[in-house]
Amino acid sequence: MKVTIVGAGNVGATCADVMAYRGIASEIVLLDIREGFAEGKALDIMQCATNTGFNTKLTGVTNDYSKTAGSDVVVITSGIPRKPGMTREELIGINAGIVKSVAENLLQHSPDAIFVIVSNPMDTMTYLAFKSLGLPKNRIIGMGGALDSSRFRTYLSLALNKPANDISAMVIGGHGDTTMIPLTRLASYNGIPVSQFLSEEQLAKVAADTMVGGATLTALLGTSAWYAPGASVAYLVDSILNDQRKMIACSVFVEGEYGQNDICIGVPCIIGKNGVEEIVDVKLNDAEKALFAKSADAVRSMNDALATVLG
Ligand SMILES: NC(=O)c1ccc[n+]([C@@H]2O[C@H](COP(=O)([O-])OP(=O)(O)OC[C@H]3O[C@@H](n4cnc5c(N)ncnc54)[C@H](O)[C@@H]3O)[C@@H](O)[C@H]2O)c1
Ligand SMILES: O=C(O)C[C@H](O)C(=O)O
Repeated sequence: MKVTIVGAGNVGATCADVMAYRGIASEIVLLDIREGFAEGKALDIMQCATNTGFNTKLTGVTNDYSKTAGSDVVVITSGIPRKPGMTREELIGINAGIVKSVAENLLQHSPDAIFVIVSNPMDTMTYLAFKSLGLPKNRIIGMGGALDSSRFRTYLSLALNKPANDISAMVIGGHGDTTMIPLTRLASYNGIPVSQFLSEEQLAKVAADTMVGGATLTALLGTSAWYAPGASVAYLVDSILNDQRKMIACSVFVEGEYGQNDICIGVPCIIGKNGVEEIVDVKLNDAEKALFAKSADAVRSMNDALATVLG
C-alpha cells in the first residue's frame, strides 16, 4: 500500500519514520516544496532500514506530484506551525491556500485516495479539503483527536501513576486550546472509572493540561510538537490501511450527528479501509452536550473566515 505525505517537516518526516519502522505501508512518498528537503529526509530514514529492520520503500521529491500517483492514503502536513504565544487559528491565513492547492494536486494523481489532514487550524483545513475536493465524506479525515486522546491518556497515566496503555480515554470536539472536550466521565483505568482513583480537582487539572497540551509543548520547544503528532497520524493510517476498524476521535463532516451540521469536528469514528466507516453515537450528558455545541460554534466561526482568507 502506498502513502504520500506532503510536508517533510517535523510532523511529516516523523510520521514517515514511524510508518516505516512499524511496516504500516509498503511504499511512502515524502513531498515538500523546499528544494532537496524531502529527498534528504527520505534518504536519512531509508538508512535506518538495516538497523531497525524495515523494508518500506521511501522516495523523497521536491513538488513532483507525478511520484505520488496511485496513493491509497495521502497525508497533508504542509504549512506553518505556531510559535509560542500563538493559537492554531492564527495560522489560517497562510495555511488555507497551501492546504487547498496541495489537496487539489494530490487528488489529480490519486483520485481514489483517502485524505488525512493535519495542518492547522485542522478542523477548518479538513472542512476546506472536504468542500474543495468534492469527495465523499468518509474519505476526508482530520487528525487531532488521536493526538489529544493520547495526551489525555498520558496526563491520566501521570496522575494515576499507571501505564498509559492501561487507560482508555477520548477527547472529542474541536482541535483547539479552548474547544477540546476531554471526556473525563467516560475515562477508565482497566475498565474502572478514573473518578474512583482521582479527585475532582485532579481530574479538572488533567483535563486542563490536555486542552493546552499543544501550547505547553510549543512554549517548551519554540515550535509545535512532532513526535506524538507523527505517531498519531501513523496510528490513524494503520487503522485505514490494515482495516483495523479502531475507534478514533477524528474531525469529519457531520450531518446531524451530535446535533451539528456543515462542519468538520472531532467525533468518535470507526476507521477502516474506507476511511470513516461509522460515526459512533456516544450518549453525552447535558453538560457535555453544551460543551460540544460551544466547541462547534467556535469551529464554525473559524470556517466562516475561509471566504475572506481565500478571497
Ligand atoms: N493536527 C494536529 O494534531 C497537528 C499536530 C502537529 C502539527 N500540526 C500542524 O502541522 C503543520 C506542520 O507542522 P510541522 O511542525 O511539521 O511544520 P514544519 O515547518 O516542520 O513542516 C512543514 C513543512 O511544510 C512544507 N511546505 C510548506 N508549503 C508547502 C507546499 N505548498 N507544498 C509542500 N510542502 C510545503 C515546508 O517546506 C515544511 O517542510 C502545522 O500547520 C502544524 O500546526 C497539526
Ligand atoms: O499545538 C499545535 O499547534 C500543534 C498541534 O495541533 C498539537 O496539538 O501539537
